[in-house]
Parts: sequence; structure tokens; C-alpha cells
Amino acid sequence: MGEISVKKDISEMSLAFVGAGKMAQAMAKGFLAAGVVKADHITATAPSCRSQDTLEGIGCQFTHNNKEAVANSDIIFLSVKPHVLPGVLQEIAPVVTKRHLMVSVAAGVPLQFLEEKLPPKSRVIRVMPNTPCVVRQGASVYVPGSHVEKEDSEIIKSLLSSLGYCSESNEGMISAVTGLAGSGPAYAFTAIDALADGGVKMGLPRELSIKLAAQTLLGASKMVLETGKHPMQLKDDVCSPGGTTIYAIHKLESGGFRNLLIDAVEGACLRADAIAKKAK
Ligand SMILES: NC(=O)C1=CN([C@@H]2O[C@H](COP(=O)(O)OP(=O)(O)OC[C@H]3O[C@@H](n4cnc5c(N)ncnc54)[C@H](OP(=O)(O)O)[C@@H]3O)[C@@H](O)[C@H]2O)C=CC1
Ligand SMILES: O=C(O)[C@@H]1CCC=N1
Repeated sequence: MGEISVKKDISEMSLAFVGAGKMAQAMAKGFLAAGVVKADHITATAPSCRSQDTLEGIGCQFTHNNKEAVANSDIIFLSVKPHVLPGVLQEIAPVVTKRHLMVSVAAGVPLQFLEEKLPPKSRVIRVMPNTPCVVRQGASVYVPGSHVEKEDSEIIKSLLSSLGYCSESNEGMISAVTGLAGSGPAYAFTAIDALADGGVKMGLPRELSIKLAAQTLLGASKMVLETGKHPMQLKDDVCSPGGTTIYAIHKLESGGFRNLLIDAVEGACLRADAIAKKAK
């Protein structure tokens, strides 16, 4: 996680999450764990009280009033579901000013749509984060809108880097990023659960199975990131000739394991594209 020097003091800035659900909570908790933002500088909004205890429990403010939260904050994370976003943009547009840096995490909602629904020249950035932000192991990209200044991008890069890996991207890539990294944790959780089932089937206790499965994926991921070796070379290093692993790999290949993962990324990517078309 590289440190970035930003002239404005981010720790003095106030953040609002419009939408206080799973993604907002993951980011808010990650920011607090990283110590980049003060808890009492974060406000989250939602129509119900579902998330209130969690947000207040970590020292953040919670309100049902979107306009007030936006008016009193510098950086606004639009963290409602994509189909809810048009109504929210219409509601908050009257209080959005030059002060505000608007950051949408909504899958599939294009920058042009966001910019058109907000006052002219609004500074808008599109971000695709993922839930491992909560443990500061997120993988995010951001795409600056047409009226974003260099320092705005630096602020977002600095904030997102505190939550894990982050890079600037272009909007043409963001659906694919969504299919791979935005949705990706769900594939990994499913893989961990299935591996744990395998352990249980072969006689291991459930708790040990889940730990072994999760730590195995964590260790393998770290090896890819830290050795710089190609994943298939690392796979070959585990496969002893005539040993156990190549028998398992044969089973995976027979079942179309790689095809399924490629299809999964493609499916989520195409869904993000379909959401984008609806927003136009
Ligand atoms: N979950 C993920 O892994 C990821 C999600 N995203 C994006 O993040 C966004 C949020 O997703 P997620 O957190 O999963 O969804 P959740 O359903 O967990 O959260 C949505 C939040 O929006 C609130 N909300 C609903 N209507 C309004 C409104 N009119 N004004 C203010 N808040 C409102 C909900 O309140 P209430 O609880 O009262 O209904 C809830 O707090 C989506 O656009 C998604 O595409 C992006 C990357 C990853
Ligand atoms: O499933 C979704 O639509 C959101 C966006 C990426 C991850 N979760």
C-alpha cells in the first residue's frame, strides 16, 4: 500500500456514505482501521434503522436525511443499489456544490449518467471496490469523471490505497473489473466453503476445514503477489509426478473448473454492462 502525498489533509475531511449497507460499512470500517479518517467525520444514511447500531457502534454518525448528510460533508460515497441511485441523485442534486467530491461505487452506473443527474461541472469519480476493504485487503479501481481535478484523484487514490490494492482505470474496463474483483470475493467464499465440504467429507472437523481452506487460498494468493511467479508455475511446483495433486487437477479440468471461472467473470461483467445500458 503506497503512501501518497495529498496537499489537503484527508483526516480533516468529512465523509458521507449515502447508503449504509454492506459496501459502505466495509469501506467505513476499513478507513477507521487504517486511521485515515476520524470516526466522527463519517456519516452514513439509510431509510431504515437496520445499519444504525453497526455504524454508531464504530463511532460514525447515522441519519435518514440524505440532503443534510451531503450538505455537511466533503466526500460523498454513493453506496446505494444501482436502481436506487437515480432517485437519490435527484434528491441530493440541489445541495451538491463545488465543495463536494462525489464518488459512486454503484456497479454498472456510467459516469455520464452520474454527471448528467448532478449540477454542471460536478466532480464525480467512479469506483469499483470489493468487500475485503473491511480487512484492508480490498482490490479497487477508480475512474475520474470529466471535471475531476488532479488532487481529487489523489485523494481517492490515497483513501482507497488505505483499503488495499488500488489503481486508476478507464471506464471501458470497469465492467470487467466488476466481474473479476467486485464480485470476485463471492467466488472465493464459495470456493472456501466447497473446499471445506471436501475436508468434512473426508473426515475433518468443519472448523478446521474452513481454516485450512481459507489459509490455503490466502497463502497461495500471497505467493502469487510476492514471488511474481506465474500462477501456473506455482501450480506445477505443487504437482509431483504421479502424486496426489495432479489427480485432483485432472478432476478439476474434467469438471471444467477454469471454464466455469472464466464464465463467472464474463457473466458478472455482462450483467454490469446490462445495468449500464438501462441507466442510459
Ligand atoms: N456488496 C458488494 O460486494 C459491492 C457492492 N458494490 C456496490 O455498492 C452499492 C451498495 O451495495 P451493497 O452495500 O451491497 O447494498 P446494501 O443493500 O447492503 O446497501 C444499500 C444501502 O442503501 C440504503 N438505501 C436504500 N435506499 C436509499 C435511499 N433512498 N437513500 C439512502 N440510502 C438508501 C439501504 O438502506 P436500508 O438498509 O434501509 O434498506 C442500505 O443501507 C451497490 O451499488 C453495489 O453495486 C460495489 C462493489 C462491491
Ligand atoms: O453483486 C453486485 O451487484 C455487487 C457489485 C459487485 C459486487 N456486488
